[in-house]
Amino acid sequence: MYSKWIKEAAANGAKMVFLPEAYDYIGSSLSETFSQAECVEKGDLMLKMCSIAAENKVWLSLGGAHEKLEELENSERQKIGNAHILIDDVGMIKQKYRKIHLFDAPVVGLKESNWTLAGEKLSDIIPTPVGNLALSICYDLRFPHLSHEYRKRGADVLTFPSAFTVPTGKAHWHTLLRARAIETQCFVVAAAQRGTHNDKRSSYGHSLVVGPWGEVILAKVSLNMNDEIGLGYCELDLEKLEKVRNSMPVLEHFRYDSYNNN
Ligand SMILES: O=C(O)CNC(=O)[C@H](CS)NC(=O)CCC(=O)C(=O)O
Repeated sequence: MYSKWIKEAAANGAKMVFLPEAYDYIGSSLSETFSQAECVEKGDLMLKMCSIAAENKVWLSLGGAHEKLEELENSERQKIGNAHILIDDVGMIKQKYRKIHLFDAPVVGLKESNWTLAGEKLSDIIPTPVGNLALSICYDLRFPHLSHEYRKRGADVLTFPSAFTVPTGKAHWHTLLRARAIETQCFVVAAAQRGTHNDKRSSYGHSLVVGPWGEVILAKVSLNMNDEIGLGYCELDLEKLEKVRNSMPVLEHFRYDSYNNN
């Protein structure tokens, strides 16, 4: 299904295409979620995505794949990873980041740790045609320390591919994304699932790109839950980063020393 969109985006000049969390599927039961999971390095879907990237000479951010974990011991076999994969324009996997913060949230009755094993490591910062990129996933958005750490390590673009729930999205989505952009002075790219997936799950939508001054530079609104999926385009003007960072050098003002004093 994605090949049509990616082809169209590349034909229109896109250097990178960002897909949301759970870009592969959203299961309607745990057994469905487990049975469709694939190993990232050798799964059929991932191989297909790598060739789509190469054929169209475009980078892909696959915001979240349900990852079969073959290396797990028997006791943990029933868990999968939630992995954000970055593929370059010749079809090589450049980075795999496993979501470190799992969405265990009584407020919406979801407990991601029931089926997911949390990642252990942060993403590397990867140089790409749209800037130095750091990978995160969805609920990671709520942990500013992670974004701050990525900025410190040299990130220019933070990515939060998501499948946000409708109530938490309505209350927090735009504010959180804009806050992460403002405080890190990075671009924030957030491709979002939208609409009804099954009788238990719907997602808020509202894919967004935010600039380093906090301005929304692309919004794909989908308040109407029957909205069609689609592409949104924007350019990341990397010169803007330097301007914003020089005009208010917050990173230099950080008082790590005070935090460690008591
Ligand atoms: O389950 C899958 O197949 C894919 N994963 C997700 O949809 C995840 C875990 S349930 N969703 C979130 O993290 C939403 C966070 C959120 O909504 C918030 O922080 O408010």
